[in-house]
Amino acid sequence: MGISSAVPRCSVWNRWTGLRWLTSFPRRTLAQQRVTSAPGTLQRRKLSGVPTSVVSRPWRMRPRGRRALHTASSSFQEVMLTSERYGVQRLPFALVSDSDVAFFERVMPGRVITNPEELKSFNVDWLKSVRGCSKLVLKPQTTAEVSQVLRYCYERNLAVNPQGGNTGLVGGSVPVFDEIILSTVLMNRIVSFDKVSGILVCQAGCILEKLNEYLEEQGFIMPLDLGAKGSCHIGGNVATNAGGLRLLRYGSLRGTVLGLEVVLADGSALDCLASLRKDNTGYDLKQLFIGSEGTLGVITAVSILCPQKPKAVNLAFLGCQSFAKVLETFTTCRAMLGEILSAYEFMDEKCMELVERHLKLSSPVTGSPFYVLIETSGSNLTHDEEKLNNFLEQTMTSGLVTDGTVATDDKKIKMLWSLRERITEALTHDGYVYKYDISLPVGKLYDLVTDMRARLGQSAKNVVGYGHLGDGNLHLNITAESYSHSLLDAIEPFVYEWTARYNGSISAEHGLGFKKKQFIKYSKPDEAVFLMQRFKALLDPKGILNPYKTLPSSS
Ligand SMILES: O=C(O)CC[C@@H](O)C(=O)O
Ligand SMILES: [Zn+2]
Repeated sequence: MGISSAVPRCSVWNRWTGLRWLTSFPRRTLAQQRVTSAPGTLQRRKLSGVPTSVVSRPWRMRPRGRRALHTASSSFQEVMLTSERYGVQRLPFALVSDSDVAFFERVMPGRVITNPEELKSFNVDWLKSVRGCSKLVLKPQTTAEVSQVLRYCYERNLAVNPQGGNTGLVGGSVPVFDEIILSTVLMNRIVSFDKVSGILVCQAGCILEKLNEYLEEQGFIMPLDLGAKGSCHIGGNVATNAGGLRLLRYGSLRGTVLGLEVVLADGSALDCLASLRKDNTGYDLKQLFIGSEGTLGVITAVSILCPQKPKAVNLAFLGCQSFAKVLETFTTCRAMLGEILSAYEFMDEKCMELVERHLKLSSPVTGSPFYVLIETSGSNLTHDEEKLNNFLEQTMTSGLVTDGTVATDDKKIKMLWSLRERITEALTHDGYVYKYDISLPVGKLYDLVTDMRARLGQSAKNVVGYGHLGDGNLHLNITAESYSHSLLDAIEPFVYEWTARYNGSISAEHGLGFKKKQFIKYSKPDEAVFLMQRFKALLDPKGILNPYKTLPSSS
């Protein structure tokens, strides 16, 4: 069926508040539910016909309650210790003694965890790919308590692993050995919100989604959004400089974070919690801690600039026949949607297969090699719809887009977003996942996936590509039945050399953590790494903060 014959002119579009089918595409999953018509004609259907399986909850971490621990405890144990899998040598930190535990009990009575069952989930990452063996979790509530803990640890030479929601994907949030886990889970107080400036000040352990809900009640939103929003902490987001789904619109945390409060390795608190849009007094120290993955200090509070909640949001989920068309659609999209564009995401058909197979989600748009998700956020529904309609008409008549659907109400928007947001979760059901988070010139983005697929052949189960195309950020994920050194050797350093050849970044938004730190040289010159090591030595001379992470070990 040629799309040109199926393209509805803009004038024939009905303004529905829900989903609007753009083309005729009676396919597998929705075939029976659709109003059928001759191929090539516009079809419309009511929202109630949207497959309910798409409505499942978005990607969430399992709450860290006793029940969750009980049911999942065996799988925590199955994860091989990081030190064994990767052959890491423990650095000469002190061992936690009974008198250390007694000290922490005095500082925060009842918030010191030593029970081995309870410790399990804190020691394993969300992906169940790395595992430490910490014997102690501390749950401070205040900055003063964090200071007391670090001052003590610094004097005793005890290593510390700061931990937020433990949703990181590079092994940065769990210990490698027996580092003390300093959890921000109880530091979840909103300090202030100024409705005039849109500036929010809160403690580091506030959950991103909770912050967003709080702000929405006041007509604002958080400037970042990511699949792990139900569990991740804002302090962890800042410490890893998380990017997420709307960076294209609201920019990176390097711009929206206005101030930070940080406790340094020796326990001293650095109050840079300014709530000012402009402040050119000296070096911008907070930038040093943003993206430093807890290796330079522990972020205890954040001041962040929040945008107004958009009055009109539209989401288009479209099918494209090639990656070249995905790119051209993006160029057209930027030109035609301009200031209302808030996300441009892409995923390949393999991703779609996996969310359908493992999560039982059904997409209303199927049968294309690539899918794009375009979100607009603006203040005038009529204006935004007109722009979007013009854009859709243009991309469909020119054959850039062959299938698609548009949602305008909240529930349907969430349904469509879940197809993209839950890819990470679907991948974990497919086997062991090798994850790569790459920035590249956007024209080269998918070539890496194609090359990797050809290189690995049958030795990988699936090689998929998706990500934040608008930011030039590819998530290349490779699955296999189980972890294997030989598959890893086939992937690395090939993937990093490939990226370096095109002056890309080997970590676009997830950080280096434990898994990528040895590869920093593919994205940064020796002089830069050396300067980073000097900063580390200056701020944390004993190296107690999140050791074995971010910077390469010398051996
Ligand atoms: O799992 C991944 O590789 C990416 C996770 C996250 O950054 C996303 O964009 O969904
Ligand atoms: Zn991402």
